[in-house]
Parts: sequence; structure tokens; C-alpha cells
Amino acid sequence: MAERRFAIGYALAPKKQQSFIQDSLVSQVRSRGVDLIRIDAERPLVDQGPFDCVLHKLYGDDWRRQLEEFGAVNPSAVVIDSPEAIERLHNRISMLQVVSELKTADRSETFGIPKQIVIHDKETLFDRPAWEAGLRFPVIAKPLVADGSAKSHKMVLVFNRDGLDKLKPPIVLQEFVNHGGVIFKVYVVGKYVKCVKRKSLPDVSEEEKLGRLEGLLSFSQVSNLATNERTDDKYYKKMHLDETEMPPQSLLIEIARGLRLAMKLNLFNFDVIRDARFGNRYLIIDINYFPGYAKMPGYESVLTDFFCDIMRKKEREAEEKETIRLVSNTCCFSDGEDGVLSVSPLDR
Ligand SMILES: Nc1ncnc2c1ncn2[C@@H]1O[C@H](COP(=O)(O)OP(=O)(O)OP(=O)(O)O)[C@@H](O)[C@H]1O
Ligand SMILES: O=P(O)(O)O[C@H]1[C@H](OP(=O)(O)O)[C@@H](OP(=O)(O)O)[C@@H](O)[C@@H](O)[C@@H]1OP(=O)(O)O
Ligand SMILES: [Mg+2]
Ligand SMILES: [Mg+2]
Repeated sequence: MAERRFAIGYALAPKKQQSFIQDSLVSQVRSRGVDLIRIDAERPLVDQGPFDCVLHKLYGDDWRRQLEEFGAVNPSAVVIDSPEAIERLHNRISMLQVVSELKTADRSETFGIPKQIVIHDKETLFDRPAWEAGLRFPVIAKPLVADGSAKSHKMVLVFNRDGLDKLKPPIVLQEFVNHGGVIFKVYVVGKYVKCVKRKSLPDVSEEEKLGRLEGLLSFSQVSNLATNERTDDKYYKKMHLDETEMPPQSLLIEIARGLRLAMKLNLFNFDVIRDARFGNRYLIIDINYFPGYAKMPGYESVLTDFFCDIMRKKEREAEEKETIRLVSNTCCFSDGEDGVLSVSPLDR
């Protein structure tokens, strides 16, 4: 019998498509019986395919409706991941709420999120008693919405009250935590977990906290790297990343698993910093859907394994469904005096 092939449709923004859909990935996936096929976002999704699976990172109501329609017409197709689950990551409060709800086994390290509050309007921003009691300067002001737009990545490090003037709510004010200038990016692909080090904002000294003239410092995507700046040895040396110890892999695996199950997401990364005040306290500051996997060393084989697992699971489920269908179409009856049961299929 000919080998069963699978088709995975992908719907990605042009930049994402360019970085993620590399020839090396396409050919490795193909050699394992899976074809990656581009979805034309300009045409109705239901008219394209057939797809066993849809992989996507597009925004908006129209795309959501298209996925719903596709799901209704193709109930056995797998959508990675569900738009409702992804939506949680588009708001920086709901994004991190899930971390606070995670429960892990007893261990010497602890984890959590930095203190933060949401500010919906200018009034609350200047109503200092409402938030200054719980939060000390410096703070990072982050746009509440994290929808992938350039605007949603624009951050401001605020050193004192003077810096508040220029902020534009709705924002999240998050405690800035010194962490030695290195951030850990933890990439999750289903059950696979890979942590890499990247440069981050430098620590702010006590003198700097008191003596800064300007109240704020704007920045955007400090830890993001272009694909051509891959995390090679040169980058590690230049940024002094070598000297920084990684968080324990077992802790990261535990957090990744907790997040994956709680959020019902397969493809994401989360940013972790080590709180310099404690040394064994880790803070999760950001979670991103479908991040830049191509920057992960050997991303092709990780993603290929993941796609093949999904397709195998889908096939297994289809077989199980078929078995249940056959069994439920069978009737059991007593075969005469000895009371022995026999089974006879009804759908001959
Ligand atoms: N609470 C914090 N304390 C210290 N540094 C922080 C904190 N929050 C953010 N940073 C720094 O600011 C950077 C940007 O913050 P964050 O990751 O929330 O933004 P983002 O635009 O969502 O990033 P990404 O490009 O990963 O999506 C972080 O990579 C880190 O260097
Ligand atoms: O730019 P890259 O592809 O490498 O990936 C970045 C990705 O951008 P893209 O999805 O638009 O491409 C970002 O997504 P949005 O928040 O903007 O949706 C976010 O996930 C970053 O964290 C990723 O960088 P990484 O965390 O891996 O360093
Ligand atoms: Mg980040
Ligand atoms: Mg982010």
C-alpha cells in the first residue's frame, strides 16, 4: 500500500513565512511524509486544501471566522493552535495570570511574575495612591495589548514620577527587576523545551535610581535578534552570556508543561529573568505565541518531529473512531442454550 502523506497548511505574515518556512524545514518535513503548503490569506480558507492540519499566526476577526468555518467543514483537521487559546496572549495581564495559577512540586527555586498593575486611563496614572503603594520605581510601562504590532512592543523604563507624563494608557506598569542583564528565552514546541540566553536591559544601580535626570528611557525588543544574528559563539562572547548560569532545565520543563496544559497551546516561548536579589527566584515576564523558532539551533528537526507526532496522533484517533464505529454497529446476542455470547456486525 502507498505511504499515506499528510498536508499541513500554514497561514503566516510575510516576514514570519520568510523566517520560518525555510527550504531546510520543508525538505526535512517532506522526507517524513508531510507536505507544508502555503495558505493564501486573500482567498477563503475553506476553498483551499485539503489540509490535515492548519498552522497559523494571523490576527483579526475575519481570520477567526475563517478558521471556525474551516473547522465546521473539516472536523477531523487539527488547528494549531485554537484562536481562543492564542487570544489570552494578546493581553499582558491575562498572559501572565496563568503563571500565578501554576502549581509545581517542592523545590529550592521559586518562580512567579513581577508586581504589576494595569492602568486604563491618565486619571489612574496620576492617582498615585492607587498604585504607588504596591509598586516602586523604576517600572516598565508596557502596552496592555500584545497583538504583534510594532506599537505593542514599545516599552518605556520609567525612573521617577516625571517619567509618567509621556505614558499613554492602557498600559501595564511592571516592577523593573535587576537580573544581571541576561534574559532566558524558553522555546516550547509541544513537549520539547529549549532555553537560550539573550542580552537584556542592564541592571539599574541604587545611585542611578536616585540620581537620574531624565525620567524615562524608551526601547523596543532588546532581546530580539534577526535571523542572520543567530545565537552563535561570537554573539555569546560579545554579550558576555557565557558567564551566566542557565536556570535548572527541570524547572523550565515543569513550567513549560504547566503553561502548555493550562493555556492549551503548543507553540510559544516565555521570557524568564533571575531576580538578582535572590538568585534562586525566577520571574516570567512575557509569553509569545509562535515566536522566532528559526533562531533556535536545529529548529528543523524539532518542528519536523512535532508535526509528525501530531499527524500520527490524528491517524491513531481516526483509527480509534473507526473501531468504535464498527463496534457500536455490532449487536451482541446469546447464541443458544449454553448462553455463549457472539457478535454479529449489523452493517454488512
Ligand atoms: N519586569 C522586568 N524587569 C526587568 N526587565 C524587564 C522586565 N520586563 C521586561 N524587561 C526587559 O524588557 C524586554 C522587553 O519586555 P517584554 O519581553 O515584555 O516585551 P515584548 O515586546 O513582548 O518582547 P518580545 O520581543 O519577546 O515579544 C525584555 O526582553 C527584558 O529585557
Ligand atoms: O521576529 P521573530 O520571527 O524572530 O519572532 C518574534 C516574533 O515576531 P513575528 O512573529 O512577528 O515574526 C514576536 O511576535 P509578536 O509578539 O510580534 O507577535 C515575538 O514572539 C518575539 O518574541 C519573537 O522573537 P523571539 O522571542 O523568538 O526572539
Ligand atoms: Mg519578550
Ligand atoms: Mg512579547
